[in-house]
Amino acid sequence: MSAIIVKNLRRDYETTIGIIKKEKKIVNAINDISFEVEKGEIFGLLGPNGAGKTSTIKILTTLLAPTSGEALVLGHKCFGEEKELRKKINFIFGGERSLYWRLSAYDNLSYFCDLYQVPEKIKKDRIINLLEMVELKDRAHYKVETFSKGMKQRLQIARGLVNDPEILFLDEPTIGLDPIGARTLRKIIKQLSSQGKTILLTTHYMQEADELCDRIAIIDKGKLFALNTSEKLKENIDSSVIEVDLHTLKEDTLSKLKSIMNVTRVVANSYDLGHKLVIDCRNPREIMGLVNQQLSDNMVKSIVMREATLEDVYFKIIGGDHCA
Ligand SMILES: Nc1ncnc2c1ncn2[C@@H]1O[C@H](COP(=O)(O)OP(=O)(O)OP(=O)(O)O)[C@@H](O)[C@H]1O
Repeated sequence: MSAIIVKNLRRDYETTIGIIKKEKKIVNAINDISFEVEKGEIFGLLGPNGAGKTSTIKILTTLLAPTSGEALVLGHKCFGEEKELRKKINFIFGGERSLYWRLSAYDNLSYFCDLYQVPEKIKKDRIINLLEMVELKDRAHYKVETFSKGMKQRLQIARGLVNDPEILFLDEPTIGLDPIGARTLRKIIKQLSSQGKTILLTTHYMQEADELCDRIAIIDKGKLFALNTSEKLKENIDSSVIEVDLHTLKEDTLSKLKSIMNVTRVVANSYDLGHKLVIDCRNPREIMGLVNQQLSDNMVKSIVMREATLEDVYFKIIGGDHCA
């Protein structure tokens, strides 16, 4: 049985707008989403702000009731069987909430172990092992308020593991971390996965999703638009990219490029020192000659061909060309 089963899930929020004349408004955060996550998988939820990722995680971690549909985690209903489920899962929301800054790293973990009723005889070893895993053993008895953001994020991960959960939910785990801090955290996430833990995470960093996730779901406005491995998602958009850096860009160049057969999209961005064109296309080698021809009136700095990245897939899907 899959670790997570989501069927036709829907969540509406009721809010009021207006100051004097209050008006009720229904916000549809999740709109008929279905997917499954296998045991041991790292599963990524990608989507723009407001897509419904956090609401989905909140339902799966029993913090929010669905409006309709089904959400089963480890065979338990997320709404109705919360008590059994909570022992087997844990979650970490990005940022630095849920740690006690005046307590040491060790005392924080000890407190959370007590909340989860971790038996005394295994508690100490578990805390030491977790601190070692998140590279904070030498800081065990320092107060959290003296920690850097990266150290706090790593301690959050340890906090999320005190009950040895089968599934860990991570909402933007590397938000605000420097590249080295983020890399350390990704290493820890991979290590957890190799120990057999199932991980569902959200991220706005495409490279991170590409590196970490076995499968990726792309959602927008509460709907699921694509679900596959990163490789398949890239393959499915059946597109390569020609990137052009230019000193100058003539007005009619874009329409000329768009008229080339097998060019599916051209996006231009201007910078202080020039312009950049991203040309989505099929068979880039065959059309390179024509592209060069249409660019001949411009001052080209460089032109390169590359395969589509996950970011290209994301832009293609979220940018309007929805394709499942
Ligand atoms: N408590 C709430 N009351 C009303 N609307 C809400 C509430 N929580 C979320 N929403 C709305 O539901 C939609 C989905 O929000 P959600 O936080 O799930 O998105 P998200 O994908 O996690 O976004 P982000 O990447 O910004 O965290 C948004 O339109 C949001 O404004």
